[in-house]
Amino acid sequence: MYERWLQRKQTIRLMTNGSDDNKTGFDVNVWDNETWYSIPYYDERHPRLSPEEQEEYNSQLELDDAPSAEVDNFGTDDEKIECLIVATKAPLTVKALAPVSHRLTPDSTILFLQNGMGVIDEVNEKIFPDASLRPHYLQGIISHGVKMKKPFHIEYTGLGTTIIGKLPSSTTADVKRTYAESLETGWAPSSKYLARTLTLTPPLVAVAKPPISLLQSQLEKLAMNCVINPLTAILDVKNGELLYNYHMTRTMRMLLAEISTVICALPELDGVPGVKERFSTERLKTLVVKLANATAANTSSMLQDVHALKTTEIEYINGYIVRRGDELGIRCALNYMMVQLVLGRTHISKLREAGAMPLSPLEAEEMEGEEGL
Ligand SMILES: CC(C)(CO)C(=O)C(=O)O
Repeated sequence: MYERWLQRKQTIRLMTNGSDDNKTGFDVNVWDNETWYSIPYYDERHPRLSPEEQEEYNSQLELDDAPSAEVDNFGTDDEKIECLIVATKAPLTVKALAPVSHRLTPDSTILFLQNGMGVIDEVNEKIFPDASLRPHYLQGIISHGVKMKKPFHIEYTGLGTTIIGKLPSSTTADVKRTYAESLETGWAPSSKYLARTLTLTPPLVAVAKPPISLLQSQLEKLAMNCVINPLTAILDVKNGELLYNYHMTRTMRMLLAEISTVICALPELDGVPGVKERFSTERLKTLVVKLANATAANTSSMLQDVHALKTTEIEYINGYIVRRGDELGIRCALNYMMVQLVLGRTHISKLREAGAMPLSPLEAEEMEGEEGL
């Protein structure tokens, strides 16, 4: 990853309407050999270029040959982290957080910017089992359209919004009470600082919402992802191809009926006005059709993952509905089937990539473990 960062001249390129905006000047922390190294953009021991010279250098160089990626001649860094934004795919969250967990304190804030739900329970169980040592959690829901062209080269494809809110630090035991409590307790200074910085950054179009509003926005997004993502991944189609098709409409409605039943029965939404209407099958279907229309030309993130032979977020999308349904005694056979079909689809893609030969269980296990962050 650090090698790629050097290859890309320590520059993040954001393409909007066909023209690139190059951002430089980032100091980075690199995890190597179980150690964090702090690498400043301008290394005083080996002065490189002035900001102007660096710009010039960036614009002229071909992005292929990189300087050495040796990091162990830089200083190590175990400083505490005040604010951390996690933007990895949901299944990689625990792997991403494990090496920084010792640098996070109960005063730190982690903002999770990811698709799907249920990550926090896993982070609590595997990274912060002691509730008194947990950092504060924020969650963000982003509807801006972006596409990665190359590593560190992103295309901005559609204007959206960012919703940020506080998450209860525990969601398993008595969820209703934890949501009520998180509304009463104020924002920690690090959470306030992070939320303020993001909401004061105009291109993000970011707003902060109270926990119960954030939860409802998360569930709306989840319901839409539960339909568009697995169907596009299984059928290998663009989002818009799910529309104007009677058979797809029937499938969507049946899936959404199950999702609506689970969401309306969630204890954390008990007593919240308007839940039955907001999460009715009919309204969710309207939202799905609207989103599929607005993103008609997109390849969903799940289909992109299937094509790239990466682990999909299915366990945090339809898998979340199945788990919450189980807790409530609601059997979600259709969502369970979606989970299995997507897992099966990924497996088939991996087999094809491996040369269409059936793998032995040992080889298959090795392939599963190959995916990095
Ligand atoms: C909105 C949608 C379905 C856009 O493709 C998305 O969120 C995703 O692909 O994960």
